[in-house]
Amino acid sequence: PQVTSNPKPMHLGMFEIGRALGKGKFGRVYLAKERKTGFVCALKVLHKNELQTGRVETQLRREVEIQSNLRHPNILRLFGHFHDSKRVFLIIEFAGRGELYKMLRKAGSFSEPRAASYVAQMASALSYLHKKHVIHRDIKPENILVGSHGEIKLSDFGWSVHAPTNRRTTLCGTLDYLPPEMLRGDSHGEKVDLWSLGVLMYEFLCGNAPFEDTPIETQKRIVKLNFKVPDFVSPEAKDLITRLLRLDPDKRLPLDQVAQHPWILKHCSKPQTAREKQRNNHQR
Ligand SMILES: CC(C)n1nc(-c2ccc(NC(=O)/C=C/C(=O)c3ccc(F)c(C(F)(F)F)c3)cc2)c2c(N)ncnc21
Repeated sequence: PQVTSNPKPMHLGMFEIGRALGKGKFGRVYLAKERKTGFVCALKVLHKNELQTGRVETQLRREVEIQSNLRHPNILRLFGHFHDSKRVFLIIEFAGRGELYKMLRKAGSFSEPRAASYVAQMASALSYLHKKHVIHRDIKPENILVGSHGEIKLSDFGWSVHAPTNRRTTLCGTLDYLPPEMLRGDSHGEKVDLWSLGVLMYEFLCGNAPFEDTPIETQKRIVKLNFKVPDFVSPEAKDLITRLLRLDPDKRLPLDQVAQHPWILKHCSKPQTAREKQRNNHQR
């Protein structure tokens, strides 16, 4: 039988560190290349004294465990981690075109075809995660990166948990994406990601989130479903947004129906093969 060499422990020396990509949550991120294979990745450096080390170690092991069996083109991979005396290193898939939220801020808002393509990719990634009973719980532009072919990569699983749960995260960061059930601290399931997908779609098309306001006002507006879709948004897009932003989680449009929604099909019809074109033209 083939003797498999036991995988060598990972350590910093096995990587050539490139330019700094920026500051992610908790630490700096660098472009890195594995010396032996030339494999390019992102290396995130976390300083142990900034992390409550005990818990993080188990959390990281669990994350790598969850993510090592997640394989999807729109989900960013966490390949592994290792540490030295002072630091923890995460080996992460490199997203060649960086942060979606920076593109959104620069563009102001996205065209309907571009937004539809992103919503379709998100629906595909979320459908994959939910089938594995993983809920992301933190869908927002800041957690989406863009690959070198323009495809989006859902990231930052540091906060995903197995469904169902009512573990409250520290509500640091924006409240804009929180569904009413999480604001109320009720137990919640995978449908929280459907709400956030609706908020994300709204922000793609309008440039701001639907309930954007002061923190207190935002919470009031979310639980009262107090938002308005501007008139420049097409009726089909508005229809999809309103089918996702429903107070009752069970009334939110399921992901397989998101992928089949007229607005998505209109903008994301698969490029037809020549034969399909020929067949369709004959049928016309
Ligand atoms: C700066 C720029 C914008 N940038 N940033 C990235 C980048 C992408 C993803 C991550 N992912 C994580 O951090 C994941 C962390 C965890 O799952 C986690 C789990 C449990 C824990 F306890 C913890 C712990 F932090 F608490 F330890 C973490 C990090 C950086 C990036 C990239 N991949 N490609 C190109 N540019 C890129």
